[in-house]
Amino acid sequence: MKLLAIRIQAGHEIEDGLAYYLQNDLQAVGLESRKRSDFIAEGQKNDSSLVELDDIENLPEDLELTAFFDAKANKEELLEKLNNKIKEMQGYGLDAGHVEIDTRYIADEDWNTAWQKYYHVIDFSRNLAIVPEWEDYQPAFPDQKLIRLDPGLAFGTGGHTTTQLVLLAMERAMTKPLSVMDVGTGSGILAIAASLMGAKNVLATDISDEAVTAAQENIKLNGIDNITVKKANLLKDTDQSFDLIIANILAEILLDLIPDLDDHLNKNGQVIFSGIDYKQLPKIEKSLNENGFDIKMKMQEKRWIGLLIGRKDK
Ligand SMILES: C[S@@+](CC[C@H](N)C(=O)[O-])C[C@H]1O[C@@H](n2cnc3c(N)ncnc32)[C@H](O)[C@@H]1O
Repeated sequence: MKLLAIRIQAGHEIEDGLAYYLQNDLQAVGLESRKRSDFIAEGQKNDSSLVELDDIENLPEDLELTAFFDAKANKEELLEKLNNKIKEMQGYGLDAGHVEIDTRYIADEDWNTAWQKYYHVIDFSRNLAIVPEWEDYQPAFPDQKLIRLDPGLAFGTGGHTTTQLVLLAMERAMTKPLSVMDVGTGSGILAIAASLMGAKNVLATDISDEAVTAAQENIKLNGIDNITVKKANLLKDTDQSFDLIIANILAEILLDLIPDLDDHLNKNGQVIFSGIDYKQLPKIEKSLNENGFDIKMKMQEKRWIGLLIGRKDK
């Protein structure tokens, strides 16, 4: 199989949003990112290594993001959507820098193994590690829980900041066995984490067929039997209620979810949101407030916000 590689050179401020869009909306099968600042940081770590930036081959001006697609994908349509997305992000006030996009077709000989080099064990916390299916890993503590993952085409390798903010909040929220709903499960990573953290049962949903299949396969890989996976749109296709609802989706989509939260939360129920760009936080705060919720804990890493939410105290 051949692959279509689309290379975008731009300003680093649009990296997170663009990477998310390429993977999540345009269904890129892989992404490669190189940033000038990474090389500078590397050079500063060890002054004696005397990294000369000019010696590094093809060092990007700022950000260079390459997305890989099936060669049968419609190139013109992808480029149009990509350009529109960049304009939209500029509209939010992000500095996209000088944007250049080029494309090429490449052979896929080593793709299966080549892209694996970007996924390694994430030794996330004392209690949790995320381990690619093909890697061997010996935990430092025998009771550290391992999430085995084949990320496939769905979002959720564990490497993205937004996923990690949810995992942090889950460690805080899941102090007893809870019923959990994972909205927008992607690879199933958070549903699997919930089960390993002692959830009573988990409903994992996603609007995308690829995600539903990937989640089912990853759940099987982990030998877990208390997770149900369903194709569904937010909370609209379920009449159950839960002790904990988690959702790592962009802010615009979370805004649609908030009015349905109360009907699907048990007494003392909690909610974890991630995927919120810090510039979108005021809108989310306002909507939560209008719907009877308070933010109990707020986390930020880079531009991403994660929230632990509960009903307002009476
Ligand atoms: C950022 S990914 C999160 C994946 C995973 N939960 C994680 O945290 O790594 C967002 C997921 O939400 C799904 N999604 C988007 N809109 C949705 C909707 N209206 N209802 C359900 N899922 C949706 C996408 O298909 C995607 O898999």
